[in-house]
Amino acid sequence: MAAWCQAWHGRDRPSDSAVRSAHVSAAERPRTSMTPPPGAAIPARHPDAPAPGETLGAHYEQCFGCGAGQPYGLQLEARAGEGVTVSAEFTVKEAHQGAPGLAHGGVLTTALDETLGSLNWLMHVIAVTGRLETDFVRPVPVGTTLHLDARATGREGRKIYCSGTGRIGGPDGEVAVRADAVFIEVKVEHFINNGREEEIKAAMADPDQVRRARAFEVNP
Ligand SMILES: CCCCC/C=C\C/C=C\C/C=C\C/C=C\CCCC(=O)SCCNC(=O)CCNC(=O)[C@H](O)C(C)(C)COP(=O)(O)OP(=O)(O)OC[C@H]1O[C@@H](n2cnc3c(N)ncnc32)[C@H](O)[C@@H]1OP(=O)(O)O
Repeated sequence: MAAWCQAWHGRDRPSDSAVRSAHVSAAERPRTSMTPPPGAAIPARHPDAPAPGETLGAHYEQCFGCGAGQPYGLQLEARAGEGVTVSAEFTVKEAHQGAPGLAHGGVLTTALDETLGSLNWLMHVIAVTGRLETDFVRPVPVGTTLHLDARATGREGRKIYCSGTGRIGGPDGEVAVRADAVFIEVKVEHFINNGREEEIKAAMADPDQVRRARAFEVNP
């Protein structure tokens, strides 16, 4: 095993077949409802979460959604709101077109995914998107600023339920896109075991990245 991998928790990377078989069985499972089940916990803000109005910062510099290192990325800067809510703005660029002069739906979904994912930050939970369902309500022209809002709606086991909207014309403008999602809590090993070796090595050599990931490992 490579020293960089041992340095974390000394765990082996899974074989390709182990990763493949996990995905096959998950694919056979019925889809999870987007509505929190009765008895789901109300999501609670972590005591060390950024105060309302503070920006959250990128979780990874090369993230397509929030990283400054991606010139064609969305470079979203989410801000903490009250409770487990966040807001962000994203201005659609030429590089984000699907039809002439209009934002690509996948890019709009990415903006929602990123905004919803940043809610986990406020709970000090590391989680990945399990399911994301987007409604495209209005076309969004290039140059438009999308005003994004997201809130966590429930937690059950490792599942985090959340919903968000993207509005145009201002923070209280018309809804152009909306989404519901279920995120699944994971350990840092999810990234270490599955990510490409060169990027994982670089992330683990970055003290800020390691500090950020470690801070979330202890979740009272
Ligand atoms: C120093 C190095 C550090 C590097 C790390 C750097 C940064 C880390 C910090 C933060 C980064 C985190 C995220 C990024 C944030 C925002 C970006 C946007 C978010 C994304 O873009 S992220 C990418 C897309 N995302 C994926 O790449 C997921 C691929 N997927 C899997 O990796 C597995 O599939 C997994 C892990 C999801 C589950 O696998 P698993 O084996 O762990 O869990 P299992 O199957 O046992 O399910 C347990 C319970 O979740 C329910 N459940 C499972 N799957 C579900 C689904 N799809 N829909 C609804 N519910 C689901 C089950 O129904 C069960 O529920 P119940 O307990 O009630 O039965």
